Amino acid sequence: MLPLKIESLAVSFPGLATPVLAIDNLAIAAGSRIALTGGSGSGKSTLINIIAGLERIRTGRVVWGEQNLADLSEGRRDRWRAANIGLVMQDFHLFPGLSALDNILLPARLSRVASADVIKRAHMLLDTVGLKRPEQHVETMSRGEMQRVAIARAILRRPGVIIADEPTASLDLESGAAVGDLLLSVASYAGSTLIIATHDQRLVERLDRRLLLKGGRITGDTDHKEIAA
Ligand SMILES: Nc1ncnc2c1ncn2[C@@H]1O[C@H](COP(=O)(O)OP(=O)(O)OP(=O)(O)O)[C@@H](O)[C@H]1O
Repeated sequence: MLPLKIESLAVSFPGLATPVLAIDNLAIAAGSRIALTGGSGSGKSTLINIIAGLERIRTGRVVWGEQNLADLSEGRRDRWRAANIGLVMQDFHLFPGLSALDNILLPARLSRVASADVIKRAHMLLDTVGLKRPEQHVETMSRGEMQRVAIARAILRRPGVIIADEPTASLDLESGAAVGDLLLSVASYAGSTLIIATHDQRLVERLDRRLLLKGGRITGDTDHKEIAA
């Protein structure tokens, strides 16, 4: 469970007159559940790439707990991410030719932390996400099943933070609701801070706080918990 603090963040790309992301101040409490919303091109994926440590930070501070990501070299950022962030990307980033189980275990194997306990947990997670065939190759799976493999892989190391980019996109209503259930239940079980970029209004309503991005700036910040209280 990690809190996030962003200060004076600006992300620019060559050839663009204004930054695609500009956030002066944002604090996210440890263990909270955040919906990141906004139209196409508003900066959601850019923000996710920054807070997940996938992009280098040139201007500003992005601090998870005590760690300012701007202070880390690329290699140290990769190791920090592997240990602290469970990432579910839009296109899953699964490896074809490998089974569901091997996909879940691959990052842990690359980080040399795939102990017997971790392998046991991978089997348990396959069961939790409702996948009955650990040896099935991922390229033969439906999108909903691939999504569940990606989620199981993201939470294998009990990350303090789970970040998902459009996790219900292109799923039917029922599968989308099931993926929402899964993310919410694993985050609350592990006490992880949960950040989901989504256009899915049903999913937004299930989260505690909604951040709205427009033109790379936060133009709305609504606390559903306060509204409900
Ligand atoms: N590498 C890049 N070079 C130049 N411009 C970029 C780059 N990456 C993103 N952008 C621009 O930054 C803006 C924000 O893009 P981003 O992908 O973060 O939006 P988004 O809110 O995730 O959109 P969508 O919902 O369509 O995925 C867009 O105008 C995009 O064209």
